[in-house]
Amino acid sequence: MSSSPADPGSQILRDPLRNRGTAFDHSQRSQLGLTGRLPAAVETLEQQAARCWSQLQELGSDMDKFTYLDLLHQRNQVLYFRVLADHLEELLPVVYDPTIGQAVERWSRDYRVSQAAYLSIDRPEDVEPTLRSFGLGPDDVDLLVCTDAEQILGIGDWGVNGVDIAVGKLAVYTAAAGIHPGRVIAVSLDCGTDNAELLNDPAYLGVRHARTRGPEYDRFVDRYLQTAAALFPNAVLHFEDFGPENARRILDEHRDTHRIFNDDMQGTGAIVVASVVSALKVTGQGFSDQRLVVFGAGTAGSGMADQIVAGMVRDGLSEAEARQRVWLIDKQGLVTDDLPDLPDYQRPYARPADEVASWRHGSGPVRLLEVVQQVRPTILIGTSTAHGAFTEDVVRALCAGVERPILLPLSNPTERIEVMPQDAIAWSGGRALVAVGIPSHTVEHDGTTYVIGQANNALLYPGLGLGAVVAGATRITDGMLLAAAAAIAGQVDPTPPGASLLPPVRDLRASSAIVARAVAEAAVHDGVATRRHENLVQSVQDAMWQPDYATEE
Ligand SMILES: NC(=O)C1=CN([C@@H]2O[C@H](COP(=O)(O)OP(=O)(O)OC[C@H]3O[C@@H](n4cnc5c(N)ncnc54)[C@H](O)[C@@H]3O)[C@@H](O)[C@H]2O)C=CC1
Ligand SMILES: CC(=O)C(=O)O
Ligand SMILES: [Mg+2]
Repeated sequence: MSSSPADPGSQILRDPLRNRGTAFDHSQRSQLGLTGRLPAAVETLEQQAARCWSQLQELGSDMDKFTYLDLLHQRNQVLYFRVLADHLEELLPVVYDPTIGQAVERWSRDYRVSQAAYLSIDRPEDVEPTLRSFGLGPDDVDLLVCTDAEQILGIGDWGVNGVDIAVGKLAVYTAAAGIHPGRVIAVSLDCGTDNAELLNDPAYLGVRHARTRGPEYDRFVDRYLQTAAALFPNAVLHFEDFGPENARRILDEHRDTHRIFNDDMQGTGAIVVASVVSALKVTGQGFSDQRLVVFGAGTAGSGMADQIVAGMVRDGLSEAEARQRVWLIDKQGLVTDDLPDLPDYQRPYARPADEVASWRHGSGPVRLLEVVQQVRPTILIGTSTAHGAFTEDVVRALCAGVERPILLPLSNPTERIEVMPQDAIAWSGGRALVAVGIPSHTVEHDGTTYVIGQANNALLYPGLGLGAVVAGATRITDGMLLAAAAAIAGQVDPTPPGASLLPPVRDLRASSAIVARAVAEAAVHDGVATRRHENLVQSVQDAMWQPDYATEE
């Protein structure tokens, strides 16, 4: 099929930002060289969306639905986002967590079409031409989501396949917060992979060698960061699913000089703070009353420990007193100061080995159950990727220690979660205040219906990004993250029996607008806003792209 300049119609039908398919009316068809290139009927967006929805219903598996929607995304973005926005609750689990995990695993084999910037560590000189090749000017980009895919969700290292997480995160930004789909770029930072299965798969499409680490990696990431910031000076640079060592280091190095955001550390930390703020309305306690056990102290786990410690400090504790109220558990058991080679981010939380010597059974490490029995945590968080690690014994021990424990098994996707919500509710007799990373149905227990909030950063980062864009924020500050968390917690009343700790996904667009406003106000307060608005509520609404052909005229 030709798509030469002499055939502009084909080009339009292949441009997902301009294509309207059967919604082009006859005069548009004639102007655009599409006469006779579409069936006679002229449809409305609503008719097109209804057809898509009914086609989706015919498909059996979520992976088939993912593929269908991915093809639609590449064909017609207004229609794709209209279907998504109209059915966010049903489709978020398809285009995002948990189905995106399967899509990543199959990405090279299922490869269809490129939707991203592919930057290879072996060709750093291509970073700038690649980012320029999108033809976007300095004011044309709001957001870049990049991943090096070393720790995709809880499924590990997926090399270039991980690019789907960047595409998926961006789709959520648009569906949930109206970030314009033409003003974003998904970026794969392909640094190789240590996944032997991929390296030996003939279909694998990424750089085919082990991960490059050390100074060469740092130079490559730095080159990306500096180039993206220079070409798109107003864009938020979102980092997703890096390994624990790199995630924190990159953020710490650049957060004071760039508009950089690490979703797994900061976004997840903030959604956890929102969940805790909400749960504390039920227990009537403050942050400084909490004892926190984090099971799985990597990128997300250590990020949220830091944010809960910050909450305790705001509540009047000193930093040292706050850290005293935190226990980290990782693969080697409770993190204690006699363990060799503790990473930097765990060391400040290491407990004195003497303090816990009597907790041990025999000579092995101190395990989760003993920690729960000894510490009597008020909050137990799972970010370990260890499915089923919160056993019935653990949940019962948790409830033996406190009346209403906060229980957040956050690992994704479903096959990694520490405890399924129905088990958490049943084993705790409905006493645990539960939110989980994956979407969950309601749970019936003893005559009460429990609505399980989704403590996933997807409830937070779209509004955070929108607020940063509206304010023209030059940095993503702790104050902006805290404002986002408070704005989320402020949207729910968790006190009736069984009530959710978090707002429902179906209201995510409205919720994101509220978050964006709070974030933009915090940006002004923190002195990082470059734009001020007389009427911020209206400015946020105006900034939200609507999936509607009329707005694209
Ligand atoms: N709900 C949400 O919004 C988010 C959830 N997550 C989930 O959290 C999990 C961890 O993600 P990251 O922190 O990015 O990964 P990571 O690899 O940085 O951290 C995982 C940590 O768990 C430890 N671990 C592994 N097996 C363990 C076991 N059996 N017992 C105790 N510790 C164990 C690892 O040593 C590592 O320190 C993933 O499943 C991810 O999907 C991550 C970010 C956001
Ligand atoms: C939700 C998310 O960012 C993760 O699981 O990594
Ligand atoms: Mg992530």
